[in-house]
Formats: sequence, structure tokens, C-alpha cells
Amino acid sequence: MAAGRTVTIPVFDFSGPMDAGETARLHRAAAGIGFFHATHPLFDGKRCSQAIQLARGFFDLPAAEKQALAIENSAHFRGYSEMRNARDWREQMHFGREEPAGAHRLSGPNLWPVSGEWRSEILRLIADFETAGRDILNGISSGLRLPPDQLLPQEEAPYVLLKLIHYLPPPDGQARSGVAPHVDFSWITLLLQDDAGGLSACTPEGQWQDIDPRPGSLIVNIGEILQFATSAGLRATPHRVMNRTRDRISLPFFLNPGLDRWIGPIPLAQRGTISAAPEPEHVHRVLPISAATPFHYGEAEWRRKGQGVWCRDCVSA
Ligand SMILES: O=C(O)CCC(=O)C(=O)O
Ligand SMILES: [Fe+2]
Repeated sequence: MAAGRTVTIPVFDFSGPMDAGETARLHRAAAGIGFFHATHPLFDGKRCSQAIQLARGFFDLPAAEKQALAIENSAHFRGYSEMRNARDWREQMHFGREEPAGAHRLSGPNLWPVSGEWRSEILRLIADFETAGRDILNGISSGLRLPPDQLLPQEEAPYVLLKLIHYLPPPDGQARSGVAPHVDFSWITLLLQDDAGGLSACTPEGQWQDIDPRPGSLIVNIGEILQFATSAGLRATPHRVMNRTRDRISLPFFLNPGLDRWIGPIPLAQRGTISAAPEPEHVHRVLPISAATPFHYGEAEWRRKGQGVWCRDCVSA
């Protein structure tokens, strides 16, 4: 296992329209390593550092204040949790769109700390991630030679999820798993990380390689839903986090379809199926790699969250 080797992933700028050469390069990145850096006007260096500081400030709150926001207190899977087990070694906080309960069993209000400006700061961050995510997904759509908003139409409200994560330093100083190998059940995931390092991706050659932080940019990876919709034309890259000697802050933002949306394989002008070497260890995933049957996104997400079937191999309903 090539632990500690770094893979260089391409950088794309989403500050304006992309030409055909650039969308073709984006397509190659999405079909190949499945990870890239994205610069976007809403996430310049200052904003990225502020977001990381905001998350750090949350984890610095008194333990009792965080515990009062426990995810078990939310009917909508929003809130705080702490995990210390073989797969996970972290504390995290889930936020989503702020809505009254009722429209869908997964939509509803967030849990907010009592002190400070959390509500406005977090909702602004979610809105900006959604804007940047749409711009990036539209670029990927163009790279597939589809109309830019075919994957996520302008009028569709995506189901979004922002996680603040704090990876705890290993108690014995030995590197250990902070997040076990998995793919994301999303269209795409956008990620901000501090400078601690520890995220690695499984390359198409089946090697774990580090994705180093790049200040002032977002890391983007392809999710399982996009791999499914493109009949594995784009690659949902397995990734994991190893906790090293110091703690680490990250903020993944999952851009998903709307909860009422049916997802099926999209007819594409250009075909091509990703090839990848066998994975070096078990990867948690929701869909079988060769899945082809359309599914209802809101139902699938409910099965994952409400019924706890977060890996098709590890946990069955
Ligand atoms: O913290 C990270 O860098 C990645 C987190 C992640 O993969 C996830 O939450 O799905
Ligand atoms: Fe992930």
C-alpha cells in the first residue's frame, strides 16, 4: 500500500464559462481520478479560512452545549455526534436546508447552538456551497455534452448536507482511521480542509494516495449518484481519512438531487466506462457498482439515513 504518497489532481477555475477544451479536461478528470481542485469566486482564500475557523469555533464550544444538539434529538438527521470506533474517530455536526418540518420526512429545521451567530453564518455557507456546487455540476454536465443544468435543473431544490468534522488526534500517537474507505452518495461533494492532511483517494490503479490541501480552493469528488447516472462513465472515487498526530478540521458539502427526483441512467453521446484495479480494502457504498435500475432519490436517502442502510454489504435492512 502506497501510504503517504501524494497524487496531483488537476485544478479548474469556475469563475466564468468554460470553453470546450476545458470541459473536456474536466470530463477526463471526472472519469479518471474522480477528484479535482476547484477555485470559485465565493471561496477565495479568506473565505475558506473563515469557514474552517467557524467549524473550529463550533468544536471549541463546551461539551454540554454540543451534547444538547445531539443528532438523536432531531427527526431530520441534523445535529452533533461523536464517534470513536475502529472505522471512525471524529466528532461532527450535520446541517441542511432550514425548513419547517413536514414537506418530506428528511426535510426540517436544524439544531442551533444557543450562543453566537451560527444560524446566519452556516446558512450563508450552505447557500454559497450550493451556488458553487451548481456551477461545478453544470461544468461536469457540459463535459458530458449535456445541457448544463440537465443533472440539476435550475428550478430543482437539491437536498444538501453540510458537515463540520473534527478528527481527533489518535490517543496513542499511532495513525488510525478517521473515516473508513467509502464513496459518497451524492451528485458531487465539495470539501474544505485545513492544512493537517490525511485525506486519501484510491486511484484507478488501486493505490491509496494523499490529496494534499491546496489553500484557497475546494476539493471536489464525484459521488455514487453521478457514477450511476452516467452508467459508470464518471468515477465515484473511494476515499478515506487517516488521523495522524494532530487534529484536523474539514467541511464536506454534499450536493444531491431533490428529494422527489427519480434517477436513472442518462443516454450519453459519448460512452466509456471507467476501469479500475481491484480496491485494496472494503469500500462502503450504497449502490451495487453495476446498478442500472432507476431509483427514487428521497426513498434511497431515507433507507440510508432513516433505516441505517449506509453500506449495501455491511448493513442490510
Ligand atoms: O474529511 C474529509 O476530508 C472527508 C470526509 C468524507 O469523506 C465524508 O464525510 O464523506
Ligand atoms: Fe466522503
